Amino acid sequence: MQDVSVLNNHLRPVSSRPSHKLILVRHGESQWNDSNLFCGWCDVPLSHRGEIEAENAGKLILEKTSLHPVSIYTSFLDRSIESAHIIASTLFPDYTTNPARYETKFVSSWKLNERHYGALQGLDKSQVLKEVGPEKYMFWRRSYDGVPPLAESSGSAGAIEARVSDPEILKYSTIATAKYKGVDQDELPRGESLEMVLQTRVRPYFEEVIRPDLLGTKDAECILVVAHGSTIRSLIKYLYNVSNENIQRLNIPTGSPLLIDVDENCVPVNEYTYLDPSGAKAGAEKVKNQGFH
Ligand SMILES: O=C(O)[C@H](O)COP(=O)(O)O
Repeated sequence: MQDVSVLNNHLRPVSSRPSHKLILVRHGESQWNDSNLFCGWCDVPLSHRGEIEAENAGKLILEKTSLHPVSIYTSFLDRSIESAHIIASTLFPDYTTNPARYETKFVSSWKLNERHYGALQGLDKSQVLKEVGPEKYMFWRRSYDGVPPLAESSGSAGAIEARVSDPEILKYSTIATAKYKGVDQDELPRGESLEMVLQTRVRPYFEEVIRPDLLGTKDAECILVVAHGSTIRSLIKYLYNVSNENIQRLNIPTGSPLLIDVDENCVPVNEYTYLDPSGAKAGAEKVKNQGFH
């Protein structure tokens, strides 16, 4: 399977001890994934294909695992929240008629947001590749410590107006600001490397919030995290101790659930598995090649 080769060999033999199940799903394709723009914290909705991907993700979880999510974690970004609601409506037959019944399952945090792509947000990936060349482009996109050029101000999209004039693009850069009102503004980034995402927010959030929830799950239950490419790469790096070198080769497909089994110490008991391995492989390849054609 495509991504397994990037994992270090830190896995423990499968044992008969109880395990806890974590399902990670990157949101369905967003409108800017479709139009090839750097998105980051810009609050872009799903494309039509993204809605279908989210629905399929729900069906896969239902049909291939029958696991019942006790909590559904999302970021603050609409594409993650929208995907989670579509997945929930597939998993729970009465979800659309009685959403209040499921309200307490949803937990959202900006700490699960996509990597802040700094001054690249709103720019065309092919154009950036053409301007800076493949080495720098991939350093910004995939290296562990590559920080993109910073945006001029902190907050959601960060002064995108200085670089982009298309109103269709601008509308997603400004609407997000209100969501971060309750967050200490000094904590909000102007651009992040994967390392910053993992060490300053995803790891602490996982350890403090998700891990205790996950270790409290029983048989037939799971924790579902519907988030972003960088959030999921961070979590995989952390849980599987993937090297800085190998994490560069990991691409996360949109709308493709992956299952991780952990023991009572939150150590994975085997390799993670995509519920649709061939679809995930094709999706990861598509993500990898973004900007190149
Ligand atoms: O923020 C974005 O543009 C994408 O969701 C992730 O982009 P990447 O695959 O180029 O890191």
